[in-house]
Amino acid sequence: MASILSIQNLSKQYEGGFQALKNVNLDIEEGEILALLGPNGAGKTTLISIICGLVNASSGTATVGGFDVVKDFRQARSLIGLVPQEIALEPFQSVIDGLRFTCGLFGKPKDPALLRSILEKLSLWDKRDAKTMELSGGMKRRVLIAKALCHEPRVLFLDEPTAGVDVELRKEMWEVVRQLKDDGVTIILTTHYIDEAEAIADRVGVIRSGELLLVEEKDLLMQRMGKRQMRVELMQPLDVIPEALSRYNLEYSAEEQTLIYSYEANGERTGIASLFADLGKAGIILRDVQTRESSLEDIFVGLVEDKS
Ligand SMILES: Nc1ncnc2c1ncn2[C@@H]1O[C@H](COP(=O)(O)OP(=O)(O)OP(=O)(O)O)[C@@H](O)[C@H]1O
Repeated sequence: MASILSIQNLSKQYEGGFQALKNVNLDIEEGEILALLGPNGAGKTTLISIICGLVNASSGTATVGGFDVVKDFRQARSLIGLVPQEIALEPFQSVIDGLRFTCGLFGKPKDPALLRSILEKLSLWDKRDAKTMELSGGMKRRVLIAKALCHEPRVLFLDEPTAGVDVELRKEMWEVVRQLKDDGVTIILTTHYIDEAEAIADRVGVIRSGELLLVEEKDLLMQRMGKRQMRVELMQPLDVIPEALSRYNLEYSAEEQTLIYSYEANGERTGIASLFADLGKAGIILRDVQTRESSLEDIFVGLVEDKS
């Protein structure tokens, strides 16, 4: 599939010298959902803001649909919808008037059939004449999405779409996102919630201190999540791991006098029985054994924690 969004060597240094993005490279395919995971201050909003033309990059390029976000700003921007995290709506304005106003901002003719189809998709058609202040929190968030869709963007950015909302509303938002994907919209969402990325993303990107640490298919990450660890504490310290145990790719923690064996939790064979047999043959005596499951959360926390 073709890239709809291409980011090359993108860096951002804010005035005052703070380096918010460091040489980010990312290609996003048309029709995919990418979740950008990262702790506060990682650079997610900076990245989105550069692509949307709200912040200037210090170096590097970004193109949307082949249009450079700086040189071809208008064309690039016309392909992008942005749903901000904060709900900023005119309280006395009706839903439909809000949408008409947004169309005007993009210089789009008011197309009643289009507005109707957007509102129907977001289950807001019945509320078209309601003032925004009369809507529930979930409806307001859907109005923000409707406004972002008025100019029929091909790429939609959702900045923390479910920050601070209850479980039911989060699921409702996820359903909306899935429907948009079915309509062919490419979606990039930022989130702090790993379960959100698990629930809806095709790919997950992890960003920390301005660096994109990994971008991977969610299913592959889930396989990694399925890893388990067995920690075998030994009676005696070990100088070297015996050659006979090399096929288990064991790690050894001298501090804890512990051998660490990682294996696929869902694999057909865990290899534990043969490992025990081979440990016995090698004359290694065990003091204690523990198993633990590593989760996507572990992987994420391990990646983003500042090791400095
Ligand atoms: N205009 C600015 N001037 C200076 N520094 C800024 C500016 N905007 C953001 N930053 C800094 O850049 C870093 C990245 O901020 P950014 O908002 O992109 O992070 P984020 O990943 O979106 O965080 P959050 O999850 O909290 O929204 C932060 O340390 C922030 O303080």
